[in-house]
Amino acid sequence: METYFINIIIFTITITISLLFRALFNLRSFTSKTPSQTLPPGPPNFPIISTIVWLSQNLSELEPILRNLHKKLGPMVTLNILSRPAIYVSDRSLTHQALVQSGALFADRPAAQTVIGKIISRDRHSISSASYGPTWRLLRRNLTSEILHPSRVKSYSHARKWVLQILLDSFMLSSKTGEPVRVVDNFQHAMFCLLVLLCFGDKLNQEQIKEIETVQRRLLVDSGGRFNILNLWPKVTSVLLWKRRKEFFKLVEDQEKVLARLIRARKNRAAGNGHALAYVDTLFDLQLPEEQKRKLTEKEIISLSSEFLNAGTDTTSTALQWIMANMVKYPHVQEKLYMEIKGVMENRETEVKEDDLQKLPYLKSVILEGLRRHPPGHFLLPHTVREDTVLGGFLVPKNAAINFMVAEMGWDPAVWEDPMAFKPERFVSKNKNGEVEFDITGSKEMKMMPFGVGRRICPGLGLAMLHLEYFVANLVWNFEWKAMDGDDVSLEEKQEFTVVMKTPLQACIYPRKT
Ligand code: HEM
Repeated sequence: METYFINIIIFTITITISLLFRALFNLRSFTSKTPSQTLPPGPPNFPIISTIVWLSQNLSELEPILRNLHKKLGPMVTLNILSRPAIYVSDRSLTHQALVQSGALFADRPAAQTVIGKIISRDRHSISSASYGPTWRLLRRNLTSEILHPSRVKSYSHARKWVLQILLDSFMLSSKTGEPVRVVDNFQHAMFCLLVLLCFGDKLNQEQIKEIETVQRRLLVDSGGRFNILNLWPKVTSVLLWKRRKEFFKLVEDQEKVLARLIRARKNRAAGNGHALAYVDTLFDLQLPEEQKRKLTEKEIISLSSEFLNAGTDTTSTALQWIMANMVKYPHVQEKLYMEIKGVMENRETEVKEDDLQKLPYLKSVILEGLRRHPPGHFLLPHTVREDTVLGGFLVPKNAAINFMVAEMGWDPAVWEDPMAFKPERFVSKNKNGEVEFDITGSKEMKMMPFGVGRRICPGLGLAMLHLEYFVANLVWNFEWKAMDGDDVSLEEKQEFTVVMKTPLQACIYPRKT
């Protein structure tokens, strides 16, 4: 029955789209207003129909459409999604102007407009969804100073060593079978273990970690997938698709149960009993400045923990998979990296240590090239402005959503020669200590922005770079990675929570030292 209703909805949408889609794209809006009073150009707005058209696209379908619109209409275009305009910017210097030079003006987030978004962000009590103001500042500063500070990150090096060993053991076992290994699940699990330990402390076992991973992953994947339709005409779909709606709420409830159990255990533990500080510990006593200094509720702590896990796991494991895929595809890059590592390892056998990483400039170049060529997110999270603003001669109205095309900027042929090729050598410029000199924060000049730029730049940048450098170095040091016979390693992309490999990497791996 439910499938029947979905088919009716999809059928109606398809008919509407097919009748109007071409017309939408061939038309342009004409106006007598000056540019600074008008929105950036875009396909004309037919209120309900435009929303249906855009909501029924996922981001990977939207990206080529936007690319075409930018070619025709210029670096800023407007789509009309739900009740507000959504502006997309493809130009690097306009992005720098907005997010760096006018950072405070463009630092706000739009309120979630979809049913799913509203529930998941739990009334905007997460760093990524909070408005730009005292609560956001408190939550973000808490994360960066208490957990992502280099000294705290260093105190968790035993956790990285433990996870690395699990990864190496499992690859060693697989290598003995001689069969190619599908690596994505191992990478996702490894990153998840690390983030769970930072979030809930290091006394969890594999079973507990797996339980959290299961609920988080289902909610993450299905919210952007099969539950997405609940965002269309919520009053109608909540009746017609009541079973799916119920399933969504059950999943939210399951997630709350699993995370609440861990949060309570952490809260009730005796103080000062030798546990390393975890992210949830830092949340219990925070006082919300905008709400009479009240403490966070359990649901809000769940929201923040869930954000921490989601933000740091798929992004990093996706980047890791893309980088290793390029190691397999381009054996000369892998060999050059191996030789660099060999140069600093002397007679040591197994682990490339965290202190070794700064002596490996080519490794850093490989990671930067991986993030440029395959940024895990091809867009930022949506930004907004609190007052009408002008950018590039066009109006950005108060509360409009504005987003920036991350991948396009890293592939700009005006900056990068042969931009679609994988060439770590691009990042050769080094400082007097022999370290790669490249400003990934884009504060002076923006050439790529896999972590965003400006006030909302990813606070996990340092941790993510450490994870990528540490794991890539150790995977290449311990194993030789080769393509399966006759496999060219396809770099085709697919949009999930991040932009992943459409055909997940399968590699033959051979221990370097037997
Ligand atoms: C390769 C790994 C990662 C990539 C590519 C990445 C990328 C991004 C991007 C593009 C944004 C949006 C910036 C904007 O909207 O302007 C973001 C935001 C965020 N990221 Fe990351 N991220 C990564 C890893 C991490 C890690 C490890 C953590 C935490 C442990 C993290 C936590 C966050 C948070 C909390 C935000 C919201 C910031 C705000 O709104 O103020 N990320 N990240």
